[in-house]
Amino acid sequence: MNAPPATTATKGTRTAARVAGAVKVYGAGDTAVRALDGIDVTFPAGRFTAIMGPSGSGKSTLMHCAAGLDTLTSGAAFIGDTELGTLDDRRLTLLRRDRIGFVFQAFNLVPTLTVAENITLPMDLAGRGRGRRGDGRGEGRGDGRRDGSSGEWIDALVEVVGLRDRLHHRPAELSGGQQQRVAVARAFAGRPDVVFADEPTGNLDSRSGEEVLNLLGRAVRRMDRTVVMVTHDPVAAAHADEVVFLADGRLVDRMESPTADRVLDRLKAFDGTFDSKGAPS
Ligand SMILES: Nc1ncnc2c1ncn2[C@@H]1O[C@H](COP(=O)(O)OP(=O)(O)OP(=O)(O)O)[C@@H](O)[C@H]1O
Repeated sequence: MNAPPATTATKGTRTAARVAGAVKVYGAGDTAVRALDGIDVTFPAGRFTAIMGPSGSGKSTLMHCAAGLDTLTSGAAFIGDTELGTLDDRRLTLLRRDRIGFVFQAFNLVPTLTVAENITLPMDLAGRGRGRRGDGRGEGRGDGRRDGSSGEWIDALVEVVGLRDRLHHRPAELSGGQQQRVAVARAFAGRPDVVFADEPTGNLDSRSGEEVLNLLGRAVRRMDRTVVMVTHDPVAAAHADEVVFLADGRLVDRMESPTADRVLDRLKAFDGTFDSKGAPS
């Protein structure tokens, strides 16, 4: 079962995800925090978008609300044409499983499963792959392959992430960079409408981080995928097609074809000064 197209509009103008009038207030009364203060933003399909901004500007909150991991106080969040606020818990869970991929700073792999089994886990849970025994050892071929078009897709993914010779290893036998590459492959395995990545290079050295970012870029440009990435790092943001900048819960700027230097300059224009990671110095 393939995910439905992001929208019915033509390629190039399709919207993978968007929020409209997004407001998120944590707490109430004197201690209320307005983490999102009326944001309208569109994440186009087939594009790599980075979300940047000072600490506390609302980046993670925006990502979580756009991805249906958290709910907006007011406004609306859409994946394709589907408004998340109209879904009950069950449908929202299914939408997240079938139409969204996630990559987090902590790799979140299942330690008892092999690389191949981790990559196909979302599809197995969705009943799109072969069955899995309760002991965590897959009944499939265990080589990360699937039959038909999903087999070809997984095969292409394994090639792109360069893990062919590690498919039977467990996560503990891999470096951090390799583990994150598995997490990236898993996020794309079900051909979701959009992959949300929250500081995907936060736990990696710069060389492994670069590999993971190149991978995200290749998935977008060669495999027509959509990525939305939260990052503090101007070097990471420079891998995106476009950067959106938040400050105080508002969208304050967008930058096409970013470079690390231009992103850093833009960040410096916010209150305070920022070191090369965009964190307050
Ligand atoms: N669960 C929560 N309860 C209360 N306040 C929260 C909660 N989550 C976030 N906030 C507040 O909302 C604001 C935005 O937080 P958010 O984590 O989205 O920012 P961020 O830009 O991702 O920050 P960072 O770069 O430091 O991760 C901050 O003021 C934060 O303290």
